[in-house]
Amino acid sequence: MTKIETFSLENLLPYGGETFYFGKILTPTEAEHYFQQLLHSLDWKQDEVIIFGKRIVTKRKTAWYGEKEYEYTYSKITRKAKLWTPELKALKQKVEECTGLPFNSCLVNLYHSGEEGMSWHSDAEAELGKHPAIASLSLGAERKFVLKHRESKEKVSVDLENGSLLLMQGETQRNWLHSLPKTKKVKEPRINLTFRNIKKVKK
Ligand SMILES: O=C(O)CCC(=O)C(=O)O
Ligand SMILES: [Fe+2]
Repeated sequence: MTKIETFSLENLLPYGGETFYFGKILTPTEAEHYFQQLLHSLDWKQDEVIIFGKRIVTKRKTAWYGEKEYEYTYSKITRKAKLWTPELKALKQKVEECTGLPFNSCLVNLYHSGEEGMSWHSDAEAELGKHPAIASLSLGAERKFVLKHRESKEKVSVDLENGSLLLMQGETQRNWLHSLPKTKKVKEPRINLTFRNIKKVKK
């Protein structure tokens, strides 16, 4: 692992939240190593979501891990976390070092190409508490990430590079939506790890 020097972090959002782009926190070699390891070792599942009453199986795959077998609900599906793998634990530690924040779970996304993305949403699940901090580590293809203010509709976008870290915190989830737009330009896969801190454990 490389030692991180100093970051000059500027809030990407003009108001209503705090989102910081740390840039690359992994070398290309480390990023490639973790990409391959995660691709082959995680328990990937295709999500089933209900859209307008229809059951749809997403192309994007996800995996859900944590320090306990947390239950997590998003897009109306509930899943039980698997326990950290050694690679996920190492990446979690790296992300905690960079952000100075604790994380106990991670939703991992696998986008096979630019044809897969994620539509507008916020990560404001009750389990995450009132002002959730979400740290997003990107591996593989560079993709554009866009935030949109709920009221003003102002947009802010950032290119998430291979091995880079983005942190959303404070009021971001309350006031802004985010998305990963689909693009025909990107042919390569990408893995994204969103580290979260579950506060309330559902009974
Ligand atoms: O892939 C990304 O960069 C975004 C993922 C995301 O927003 C999520 O998992 O909630
Ligand atoms: Fe999200």
